[in-house]
Amino acid sequence: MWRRAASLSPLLSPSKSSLLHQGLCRLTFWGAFTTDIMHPAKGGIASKEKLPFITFVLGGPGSGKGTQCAKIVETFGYIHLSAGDLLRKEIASNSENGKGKIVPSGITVKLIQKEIESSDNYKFLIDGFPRCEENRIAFEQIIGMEPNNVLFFDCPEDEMVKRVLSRNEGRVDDNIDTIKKRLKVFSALNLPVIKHYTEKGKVYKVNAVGSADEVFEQVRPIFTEVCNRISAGFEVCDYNNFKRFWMD
Ligand SMILES: Nc1ncnc2c1ncn2[C@@H]1O[C@H](COP(=O)(O)OP(=O)(O)OP(=O)(O)O)[C@@H](O)[C@H]1O
Ligand SMILES: O=c1ccn([C@@H]2O[C@H](COP(=O)(O)O)[C@@H](O)[C@H]2O)c(=O)[nH]1
Ligand SMILES: [Mg+2]
Repeated sequence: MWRRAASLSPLLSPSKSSLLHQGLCRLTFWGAFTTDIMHPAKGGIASKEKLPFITFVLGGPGSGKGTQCAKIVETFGYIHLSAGDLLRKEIASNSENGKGKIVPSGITVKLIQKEIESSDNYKFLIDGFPRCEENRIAFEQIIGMEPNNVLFFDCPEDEMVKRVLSRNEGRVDDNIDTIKKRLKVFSALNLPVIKHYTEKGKVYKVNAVGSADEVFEQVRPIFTEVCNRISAGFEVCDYNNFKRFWMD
């Protein structure tokens, strides 16, 4: 189980003026965070620290995010957190979080945070979130970090409509009127999030046309490389207001 510890923000330089500077910071902090530390809850017994590694999985409705996430989980051992599934579960359980029509960013982020903190894994796919800039900013403020990278499934609208309408999972939003609205919301609100992370050099864009297996053959080399970089210690979180996690 991951536990959040103290914020290290005062120790960290917010300046990201150059790639070199970022690279040096990353290596410096990776070095610092992979050493054994004293775990206060264990009476000072040394504990190995690890960092959460977060990938946002974005794309329009029906572009195949959930389908590809299942394959990534199977092949690369990630944890899949679908924001839509978490919200649907919350509504079904009739808890306080699922009652409102509009889901405020803070609630979605808290649901995601709860899953991250109670997991014994550290590699997470966050599917279908952030939906808008406000979601993105809320995530970065509450969790205290940016995603390590973003996977974007680029799919033509007619293909997305076809897939959603033939999906047979009993989703009440899988109808032509709702899909049209979801496509509009995607273009207006979600594309700016993808643009933001593209400008930061964090987006892997994948052509979502083709069979699920064909699409995964584009995804596989991306995750092979990323997982190799994680193992080698070259991939770590952004440290803006970063909070540390450790394993019990
Ligand atoms: N590459 C593909 N080719 C054809 N059909 C696909 C492909 N990928 C997924 N599908 C099918 O399309 C439908 C939508 O896929 P999926 O649920 O993975 O999309 P999604 O991006 O998660 O959608 P949403 O945003 O609505 O949750 C499913 O019925 C799935 O089996
Ligand atoms: O971060 C989120 C994610 C989803 N929603 C709402 O849930 C539905 C379904 O989401 P899927 O990703 O397609 O499963 C979506 O249309 C939103 O209404 C949300 O509010 N915030
Ligand atoms: Mg989905």
